[in-house]
Amino acid sequence: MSASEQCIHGQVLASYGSHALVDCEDGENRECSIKGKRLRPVAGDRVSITLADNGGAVIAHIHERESELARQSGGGRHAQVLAANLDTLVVVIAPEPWPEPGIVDRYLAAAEHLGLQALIVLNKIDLTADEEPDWLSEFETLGYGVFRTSAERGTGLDALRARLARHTASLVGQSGVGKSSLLNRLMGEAIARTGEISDRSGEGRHTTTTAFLHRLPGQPGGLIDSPGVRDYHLPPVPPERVPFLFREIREAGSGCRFNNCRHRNEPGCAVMDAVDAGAIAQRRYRSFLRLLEQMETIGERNPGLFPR
Ligand SMILES: Nc1nc2c(ncn2[C@@H]2O[C@H](COP(=O)(O)OP(=O)(O)OP(=O)(O)O)[C@@H](O)[C@H]2O)c(=O)[nH]1
Ligand SMILES: [Zn+2]
Repeated sequence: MSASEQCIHGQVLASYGSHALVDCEDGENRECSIKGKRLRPVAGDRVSITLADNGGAVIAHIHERESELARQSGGGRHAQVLAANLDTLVVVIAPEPWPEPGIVDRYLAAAEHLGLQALIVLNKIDLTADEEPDWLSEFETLGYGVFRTSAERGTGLDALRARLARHTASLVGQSGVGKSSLLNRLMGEAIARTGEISDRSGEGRHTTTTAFLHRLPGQPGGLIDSPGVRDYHLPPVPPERVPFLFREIREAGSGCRFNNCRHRNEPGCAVMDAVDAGAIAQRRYRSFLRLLEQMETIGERNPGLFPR
């Protein structure tokens, strides 16, 4: 750093590969370039920036992440980080058609893996008079909060807004479930301002290729809007960790005879007993087995990926 350079801190609102929009501690949002080729900032990253006399701003350092939301890439071998330093995962679903609940299991498993709080939002409740599927109440029984909303009609938003206050939460879910609509409603007028800022950088807010951290006025934290996906798969997780990513399996598993029980065919397995007794839902158990097998396959195909 030369004498004329100054260092300040900030948080990345959005990253566009070669540059990023950063909310700086002096209250300004700056478009920054990125030093070197190795730094890959994502929305939510806390960064150090050097400011040059000519007004140029460069991200020089990414601070250690408290959490990172990632998805599988590279045929399962790699993790693509979507956002950093979030504390809450909001899994948005909608009826018509109801999703395959396995995607919700996988998002919730990711949240458990990361130590994030997790909740489910059922949006578009104005669309259906159908009874809710059983799996939704099963999630509630497990302790995951379910919020029922209509972004279109403005229903259920106060409760959700109160739940998310002062948190840094990422809204995730399939394309078209209403994540952006919810975000607009939750943010109220603030969103227009965020939009202007990102448009100035030449990247519209609706560039759905990158996650964007939206600040809630007068609050720490914010809401991270990430591009919709067709499906979600967890980045590589060591298979022996998978039983800990399903709450009820983690709990029941403490009663298994072997402490490295994978709850598949081991003798004295308390998880299989609980499934037989109806205390653990068959559907969730099958979902657990699928995730376990997926991670075992990734491990077999990539020797050394999960060090012993
Ligand atoms: N009926 C009804 N329609 C809604 C509701 N919320 C959103 N929509 C509509 O659903 C469509 C998709 O909404 P978006 O907010 O763009 O969905 P998204 O999840 O952000 O989609 P991606 O950006 O593709 O991930 C739009 O036509 C919205 O108007 C709702 O509560 N009820
Ligand atoms: Zn077991």
